[in-house]
Amino acid sequence: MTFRIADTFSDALTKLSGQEQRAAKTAAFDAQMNPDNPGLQMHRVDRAKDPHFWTARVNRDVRLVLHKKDGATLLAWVGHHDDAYRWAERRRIDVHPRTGAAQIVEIRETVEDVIIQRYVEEAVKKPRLFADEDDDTLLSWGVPEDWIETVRDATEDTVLDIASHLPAEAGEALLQAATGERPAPAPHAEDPYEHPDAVRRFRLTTTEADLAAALEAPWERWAVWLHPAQKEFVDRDFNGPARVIGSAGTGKTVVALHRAARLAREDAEARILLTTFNRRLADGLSAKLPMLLPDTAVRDRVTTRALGELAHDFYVEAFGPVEEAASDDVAKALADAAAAAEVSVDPGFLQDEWRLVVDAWAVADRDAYRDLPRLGRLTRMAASRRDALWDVFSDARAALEGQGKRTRAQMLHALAVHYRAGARRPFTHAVVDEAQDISVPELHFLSAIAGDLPNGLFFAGDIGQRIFRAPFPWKAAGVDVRGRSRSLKVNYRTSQQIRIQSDRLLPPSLTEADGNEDRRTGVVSLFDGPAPEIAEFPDADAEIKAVAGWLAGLAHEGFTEREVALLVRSEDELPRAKAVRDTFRSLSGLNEGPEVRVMHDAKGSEYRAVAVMACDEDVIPKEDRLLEARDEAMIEEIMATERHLLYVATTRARERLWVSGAGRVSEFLEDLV
Ligand SMILES: Nc1ncnc2c1ncn2[C@@H]1O[C@H](COP(=O)(O)OP(=O)(O)OP(=O)(O)O)[C@@H](O)[C@H]1O
Repeated sequence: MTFRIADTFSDALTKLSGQEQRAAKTAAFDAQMNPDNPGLQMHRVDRAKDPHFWTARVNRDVRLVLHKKDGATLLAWVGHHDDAYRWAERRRIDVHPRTGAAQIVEIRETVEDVIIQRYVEEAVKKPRLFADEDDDTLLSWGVPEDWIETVRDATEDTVLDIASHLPAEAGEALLQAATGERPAPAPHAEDPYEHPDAVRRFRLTTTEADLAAALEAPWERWAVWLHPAQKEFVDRDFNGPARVIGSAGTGKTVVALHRAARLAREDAEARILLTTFNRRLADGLSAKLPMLLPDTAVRDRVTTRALGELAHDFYVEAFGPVEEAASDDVAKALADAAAAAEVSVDPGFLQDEWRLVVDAWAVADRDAYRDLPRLGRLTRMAASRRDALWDVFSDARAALEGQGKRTRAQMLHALAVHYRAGARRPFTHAVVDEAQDISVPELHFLSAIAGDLPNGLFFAGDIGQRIFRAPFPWKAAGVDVRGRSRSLKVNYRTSQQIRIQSDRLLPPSLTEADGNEDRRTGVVSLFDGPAPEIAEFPDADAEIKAVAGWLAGLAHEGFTEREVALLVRSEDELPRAKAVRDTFRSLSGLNEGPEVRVMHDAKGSEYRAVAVMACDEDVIPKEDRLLEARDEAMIEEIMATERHLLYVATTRARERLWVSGAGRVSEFLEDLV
């Protein structure tokens, strides 16, 4: 007998109490392993339009909904008695006539009373979005036949509602088309359950362990149910470095995790590095991995660590103990060298030139420095000036070496040379999350480890969220992802409203240093929510009171403190956020309050609700940074990263977003509205 579980079952399971969930899982195992057990009390759902729906008893009140046809059983839903019957009566399982995918289709007439009346009324006022699409096109998007007319009547106001009643591929295509993009026709498959859109919602569970894995943590939907575009990136073999991109919340981290897990499962000899640029983010990956790799023997094939720390340890292993040069050490060495050589130069410029060019690219000598394309630096410089500066850099480097100090970049480059010269490489694969913030030496290091191996390097990132490091052309660092870079377009995190307004912070298309274009349009979110609240206040006190009031309102609605975050641009604004927390406590009578964080630290997190506050004119973009800018190019770069930072902050919110400032507010707030 073939046994499958549907994503609708996982979703429904999360809605039950802990005790009911345990009982439902036991009954589900029974239905798979011992379907004739009379204790299940199988009943056909008499009033269902699809005659293959049955219910099975979990306890006095809860029922499983099963679909049994041609020797195959599908675990379709679970819930309280009447709800379970109603769910089954309103659905059928079909093979789509055009795409061949198995779909759970809501029976249109049963939804009609809920939404049809509303959209017929609306249609009078608003233009019909798909009035000109022929049946063939709508079918090619996976729209079930009996929904075609309804879809054709959809307007801007009803499309999300209608999409939510359709199979996922059809709903996503409609939302994409509503944003002006042309959805690609869904592929065709001979086997309804092998179709990529069926694989995303039905999972074959051959053994008890398969079913256990699918039921283990049903609320962690990402662990089991991948979008076909995500799955493609997990499963595909690449003959060179590959990359998944996509705006915030499109599941890039999920792809990185699944890909690392897949590589580990596939080859007992594989040594996989799953990495990112700081420890907090690496810990986040590490906490999630056991969900995909419960077997420790397999999981041990994956090392999850922050890149910098790892490189430090490898350096010590290969070359002996080392003292890492701090940025103050570097600044002093450069200043001393400049003074000794009597070169007059802005210390900030010198440090940036060292960090972004000389040290980053391990520039070896005067000629190399003179001839180097100005990678990652937009300022031009005359050859004679470069000659004079080179003396400063080489003296500073010698001074640091004399003190036995090495920069992180030097360590990474030394390791890259070491591996390229034939030393045993520590990994066979590297999967890198948040790759937009990778540095030049880190990329060199990864390229030397696995750049030439099959499936060796895989990156996940979003250049719209680059907040820590300067951009540079990856190709110059030996990593070319052209032709092997695709984007994800379904946002799983944020409501449609929050996503649309956050997207306004960035241009519709961003260009990378390599010249590759990242088109950010055509992304769809799967759920609706209230519009973000963007507010300006005459002074900080008024803002503090208003934010606290908003948070108290959320607490009243049932948002718990762990589901809410309060974000500010930098530590300078923390006292204002803390004042909000204090006011919130006195308003709500609660002891704790939302988590308070600076925006940079919010990367990698998400919350049901986020308040981004203290967005004043001199706070974001941060005035101190702009004052340090020495030329137009630096100003542009600072403005870009400050925008990215606000984008990172606003896209941490799933359902509710508040953005405010006091006095003269940030120019970015205008873009959000
Ligand atoms: N296939 C999926 N099914 C259900 N939920 C998913 C799926 N893919 C991703 N998610 C959820 O969407 C949210 C965002 O995913 P993830 O963090 O991987 O996105 P991201 O693109 O890396 O975001 P960011 O760019 O902001 O770091 C997470 O809560 C994740 O669990």
